[in-house]
Amino acid sequence: MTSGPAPAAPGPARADSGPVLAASGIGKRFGRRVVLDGADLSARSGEIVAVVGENGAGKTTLLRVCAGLLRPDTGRVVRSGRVGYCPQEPVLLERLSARDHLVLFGGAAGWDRERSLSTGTRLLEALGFAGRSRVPARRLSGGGRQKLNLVLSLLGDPGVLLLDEPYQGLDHGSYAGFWELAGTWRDDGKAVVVVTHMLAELWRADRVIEVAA
Ligand SMILES: Nc1ncnc2c1ncn2[C@@H]1O[C@H](COP(=O)(O)OP(=O)(O)OP(=O)(O)O)[C@@H](O)[C@H]1O
Repeated sequence: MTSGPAPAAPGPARADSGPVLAASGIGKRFGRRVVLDGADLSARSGEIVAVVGENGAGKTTLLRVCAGLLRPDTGRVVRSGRVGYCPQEPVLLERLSARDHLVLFGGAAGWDRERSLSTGTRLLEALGFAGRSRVPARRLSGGGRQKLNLVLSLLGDPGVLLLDEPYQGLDHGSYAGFWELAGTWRDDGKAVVVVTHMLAELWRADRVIEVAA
């Protein structure tokens, strides 16, 4: 794994503060396959960090380790504050509506029903998710499911966002909207980590970290 500066640095990264996420020397193997070997990833409040690398390089694995969902074989992860995690594949309860999900996930993050619904609905609308908030998740389009998946990671107002290709299935307008929103989250002081294959968008990141295969 290597890390280096992004082509441009558009954000107000709070360089004076320490990282709110610091994963260092992460090693992970599945059976005989070594997926990560001494990987590092850090993020500060007020910056967007893009994580890039070939298919199978271990980006999702590294994000899951950072989220605390997977125990690394070596290395350590230090996080401060709440972490929001948007998995690559939406994990939804198929019989529940988007509103039900907002209440359920918002409640798990410590928010009451009203705040979960108002904030979650505002975020869904900002992503162009309209008029489908009361239908079961199984009847949502792929893009609709992905928008809900992304919004669920934001409930509870996490200081660290770990987003694993969060725009899959989004139409062009929603995709552009996602990056605009990511900029506002960064400006609000969140540390936004985005796994992405969209190299044309790397100018939006403050730093780029490459996971080597
Ligand atoms: N639970 C698991 N058990 C066994 N192998 C796994 C497991 N999770 C991931 N792997 C393997 O680890 C390797 C890295 O997977 P990972 O999903 O982290 O890569 P990635 O860089 O995110 O890939 P992509 O760009 O395709 O999303 C792959 O070979 C994958 O098959």
